[in-house]
Amino acid sequence: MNTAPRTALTIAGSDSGGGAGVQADLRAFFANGVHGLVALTAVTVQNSLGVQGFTEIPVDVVTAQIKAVASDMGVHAAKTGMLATAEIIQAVAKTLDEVHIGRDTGTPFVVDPVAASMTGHALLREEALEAIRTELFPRATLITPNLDEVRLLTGITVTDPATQRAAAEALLEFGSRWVLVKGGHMRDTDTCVDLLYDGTEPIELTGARINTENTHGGGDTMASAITSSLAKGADVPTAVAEAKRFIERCVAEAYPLGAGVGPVSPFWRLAD
Ligand SMILES: Nc1ncnc2c1ncn2[C@@H]1O[C@H](COP(=O)(O)OP(=O)(O)O)[C@@H](O)[C@H]1O
Ligand SMILES: Cc1ncc(COP(=O)(O)O)c(N)n1
Repeated sequence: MNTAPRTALTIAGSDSGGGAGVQADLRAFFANGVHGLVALTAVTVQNSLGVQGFTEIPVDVVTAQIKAVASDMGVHAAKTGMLATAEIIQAVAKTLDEVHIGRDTGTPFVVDPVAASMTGHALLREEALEAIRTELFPRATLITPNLDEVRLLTGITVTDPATQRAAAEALLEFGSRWVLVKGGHMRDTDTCVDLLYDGTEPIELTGARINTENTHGGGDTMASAITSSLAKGADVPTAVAEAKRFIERCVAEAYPLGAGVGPVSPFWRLAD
């Protein structure tokens, strides 16, 4: 008989364009050999040009999805993406405690604090960022903000290694075990440096900056690749290093689709 693979749970929104959200998460989980589980939080109406609107899933349906898969299939690691409202965030936090997922439980938990799409459309009601900070960060093994999210969360504008380091210090104060400050948005550099920090020695992950406009779903794909490695038992620095190599190739193989921004692509993994 075949044995069950490791599992990773995404708690996130749907992207009708298939490049970000749970669709990106499932692509990354699949490409990294883990079985993807889903607790859907919202349905966005979205294409390569942006987000036209979204409807959130009722809170009790969000939490019931988490309980259903955790009680039957087991979760080896989990991540959050778009969470839409403070109400959903509070309910997710309580449910994760009930099913023993989070930084002190042995089941790693990655929080990607998604606030807006790369096209600038809000994916989180305004008051909800505070709930991510207070309810989710203290439960997180790792948080993975991009530079826009860093600015919203800390007020720090990252422009160079010193401000990236200062941001990592400030974010760690919110209570996660590790912080990854992603450097994809520092566009005038020819490298992409992400900074990983747990309060001891900062770890710089450096990759080439690939010249493409098609980076839709990059953050979701990165966080899901990290979650996949954690689900397979890697420690945080190893998981982030593996994911960095993975996302670099996904950005290199990103394709145009629609009139706007195309998605990063994990398809190369299937051909290897
Ligand atoms: N042009 C690029 N070339 C190579 N790697 C990139 C590029 N843009 C982003 N990345 C990497 O993709 C990941 C997601 O990056 P980032 O753009 O910072 O966040 P988000 O997608 O959440 O806005 C990071 O690991 C970052 O270093
Ligand atoms: C449902 C959903 N979740 C997350 C993102 C962020 O992805 P990006 O920053 O690439 O727009 C998105 N656009 N849609």
